[in-house]
Amino acid sequence: MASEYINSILNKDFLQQTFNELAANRPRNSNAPQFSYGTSGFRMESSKLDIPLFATSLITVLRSFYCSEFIGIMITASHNPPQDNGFKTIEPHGEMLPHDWEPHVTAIANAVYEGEYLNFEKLFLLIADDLLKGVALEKSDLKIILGRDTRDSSIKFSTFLNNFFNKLTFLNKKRVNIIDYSIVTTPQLHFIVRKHTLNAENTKMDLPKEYFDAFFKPFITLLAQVNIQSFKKLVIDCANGVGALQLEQLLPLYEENSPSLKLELINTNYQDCSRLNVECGADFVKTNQHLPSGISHESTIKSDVLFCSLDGDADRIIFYCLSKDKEFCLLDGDRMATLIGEFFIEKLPKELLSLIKLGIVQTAYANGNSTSFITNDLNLDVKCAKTGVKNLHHDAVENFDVGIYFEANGHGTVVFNDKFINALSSYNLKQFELFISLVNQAVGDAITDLFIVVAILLLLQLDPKDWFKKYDDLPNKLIKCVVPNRAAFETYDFERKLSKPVGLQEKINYIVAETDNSDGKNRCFVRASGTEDVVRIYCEASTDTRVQTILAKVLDAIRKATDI
Ligand SMILES: CC(=O)N[C@H]1[C@@H](OP(=O)(O)O)O[C@H](CO)[C@@H](O)[C@@H]1O
Ligand SMILES: [Mg+2]
Repeated sequence: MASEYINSILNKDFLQQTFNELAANRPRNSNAPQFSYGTSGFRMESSKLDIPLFATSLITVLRSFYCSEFIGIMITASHNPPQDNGFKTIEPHGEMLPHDWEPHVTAIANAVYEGEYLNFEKLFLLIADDLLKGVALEKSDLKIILGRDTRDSSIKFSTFLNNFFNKLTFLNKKRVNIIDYSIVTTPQLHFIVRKHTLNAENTKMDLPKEYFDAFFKPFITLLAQVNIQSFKKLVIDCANGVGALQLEQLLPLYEENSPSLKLELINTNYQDCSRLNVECGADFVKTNQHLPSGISHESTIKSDVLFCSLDGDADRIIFYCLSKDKEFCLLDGDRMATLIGEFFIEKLPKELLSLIKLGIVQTAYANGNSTSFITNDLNLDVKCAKTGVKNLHHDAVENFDVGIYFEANGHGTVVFNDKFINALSSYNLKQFELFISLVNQAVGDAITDLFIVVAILLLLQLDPKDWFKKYDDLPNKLIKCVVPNRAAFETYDFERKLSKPVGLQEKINYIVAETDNSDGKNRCFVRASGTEDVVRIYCEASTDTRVQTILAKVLDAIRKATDI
């Protein structure tokens, strides 16, 4: 039995002492936190995260034994406000925790919250038996890689993890290997965990160098092959987060190669965590649909500047430019997906395209006009996945040989299978091969997505303003509403419809239909956020007025349905 082995190596005194401290300090008021390890791991206000961290550590131990490889833990709350934080684990090849392990992390966290040590221990050992059945545990070592974002609370969580893994078992020092990469972007941690696994490397690597060689070098080579006309400067809003620290380290190496494209960093104050994601960053720009703070007047008056914003952990990116009339033009995840799709269609031989399945995965938040553009103009297959890159990634791999996936908010990448790579190799398309080496297939990565988009614009000689003109977004708005219990909101049809609260979906249908809908473009849906204690309401229609009308009525219907 797996539990017997786990039981025999556990330092029970330490485990129980840690448990007791957590249970004694657990938040106990009427607003007891609901712990749930979702598609983005645990995420909430940092003062409530001690128990989720403990649960994450324990599942990481089981996962490390199960895989007999390095498992990563990233401490970050991405685009959330500075006072939040969160954790997610990373698989040996860079993926996220498998879906069927998620309920176990949730169960562990909730058992700690209950406060009975013996019940918790019993549950943990039962879970170990269930998950580690048939695994040769005696041979496995505990191998863990840590990374964190720039939040103040990330430091104490990281200290806890280092201490916890060192003391949790009676395994000797040789068999417990913890490598702490300190402050890194989320995609960098995915990248380096995968690299450790592929290279069977047990000692700390030079992450900036590895990352530079993997992605910056091909980008620099590609830049040298193209004639840069449509834009001369890229302004990168770093959201005052980890992207700033990493890019500040990497840009001098980039500049050594005298590239013809100038990269300018703004919102780089990652030392002051209170400024993280505030008035800047990908989420701010996408939600408010206007420029972040920190952009110089000079950049706004020139016509050859392209802008982009990273989020707090640099796994997503949003582009934007200004039209001739200085109007803000948002180039979001939907536009990146369509741009990449168009690039593949344009650059690959028809014969090759006929052999492979090329398609795009979006979520319900994708603008309806982007979906029509993919189907009607690009003639590509499009699939809808549930929110969370993990779901999109899965659907892209399952359905396509080349799967392009992006959430509207700029989170995504491209995945290729061997069938495509083999087919491509018989065509001698050197520049295209160089292009695809820019892709971080493990996970959406703001820095590599930046390279991909810039490379495509340059290779297609496409002005960002013309990229914007490919289709018009339907006017849309995404708002949030605090409800007493967001778990009461259950969805189906890829989150586009509510099954609970009972009767609310019928009301939404009625509101959508009664508001002028002559062109059939009205669309509105409600779902519980997996990362914030709110429900989200998305609406799009042909006019702003219709959007506002529908939203106001749906908000009212939610309030009535939940008795707020
Ligand atoms: C509408 C929206 O933007 N939702 C975001 C947000 O998820 P929610 O479950 O909606 O809170 O955070 C996720 C993690 O960063 C991201 O994947 C997702 O796209
Ligand atoms: Mg993020």
